[in-house]
Amino acid sequence: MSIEIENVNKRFGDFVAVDNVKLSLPNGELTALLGPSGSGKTTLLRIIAGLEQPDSGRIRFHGEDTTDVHVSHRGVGFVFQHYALFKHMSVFDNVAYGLTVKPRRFRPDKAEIKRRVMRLLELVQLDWTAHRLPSQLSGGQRQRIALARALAVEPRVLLLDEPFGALDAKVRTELRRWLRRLHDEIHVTSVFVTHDQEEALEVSDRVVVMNHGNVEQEGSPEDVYDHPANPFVYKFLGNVNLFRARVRDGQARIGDIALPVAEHHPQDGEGYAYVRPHEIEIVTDPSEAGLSATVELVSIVGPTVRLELRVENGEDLVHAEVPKGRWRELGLAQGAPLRVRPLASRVFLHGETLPSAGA
Ligand SMILES: Nc1ncnc2c1ncn2[C@@H]1O[C@H](COP(=O)(O)OP(=O)(O)OP(=O)(O)O)[C@@H](O)[C@H]1O
Repeated sequence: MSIEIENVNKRFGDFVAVDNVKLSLPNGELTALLGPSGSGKTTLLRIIAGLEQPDSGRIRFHGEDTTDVHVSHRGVGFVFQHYALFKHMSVFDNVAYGLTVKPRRFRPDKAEIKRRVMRLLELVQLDWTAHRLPSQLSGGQRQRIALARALAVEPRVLLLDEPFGALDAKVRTELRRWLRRLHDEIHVTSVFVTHDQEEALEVSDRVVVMNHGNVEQEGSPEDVYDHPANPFVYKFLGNVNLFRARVRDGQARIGDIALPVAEHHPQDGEGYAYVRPHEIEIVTDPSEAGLSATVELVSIVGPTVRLELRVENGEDLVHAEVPKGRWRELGLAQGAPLRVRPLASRVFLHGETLPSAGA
């Protein structure tokens, strides 16, 4: 079931929560709506669900206009951050609930309900909890039951709103891998809201980055990470260093260093080069091209060494990340002089919002 979102607008009083959003979400894909708090992700999800009416615009499921179709007839399944399972019902009864409340003529018989529920519990790998109460499960297990419950009615579209938001970091990481595998098995068109860029990049087929009710960029996780369309997306998708840069004759420079950028800059001007911490090269030979700097702080995080470097005449600290092996090779200590060289970068000229040619 594909989902088409056509020029959807939603205001709350004077506040524009969703601003003329157009999106086409392909059949069977898992799409992440990613953005900071208040960017309109949940409102858009609720509009897709039919829990909220847009002020204007249309929602289509596989070409069929569902804008005015009531939530109960849209065939959507939900999982929310705090999905209250029925406390006094067993896990089995919770998952069976959506089937048992169907009108008699659509309701499967008892044996069929049992078969379906047990199959779903196996799918979420919790068949052994069927007779437990939700209070006897961990938070992560409860969310998997919530997902089984949402899938029980065979929704055309599955909508998840920060489904792992309330769980601790380790369980969260496990569950998102698990969700990815589950989705690979069932292929139901799914949309999930998150403000966690790592979660969106790891789990989804497609990422939609939102800000102030607008779509800033959409594309595959690799695409949005490697080719951010604008400074907002760049900053939102991970740590980034900004260097003052100058573009002349298609070439960008930071001070005297020519930047090894793949793209050709069509316009001359001043702006900023955006360089991720792992794209900073550190060299010790003072005769090599680079910006002079000193090591201000070293923190070792597992196999990676994170550095804060003070660049001569620089306004801000430069953050760099190098593998531990490389750091040992360099043999530098806190306060040591070195040279810093951006390995890759993307230059946005002042006032530029659209990607330059070649990006
Ligand atoms: N029913 C409502 N009445 C008034 N304002 C609302 C209502 N629902 C949402 N808003 C406002 O619309 C904006 C977008 O909210 P929304 O929940 O869609 O954002 P979000 O990106 O999902 O944020 P979060 O990650 O914090 O949930 C927020 O500023 C919010 O305060």
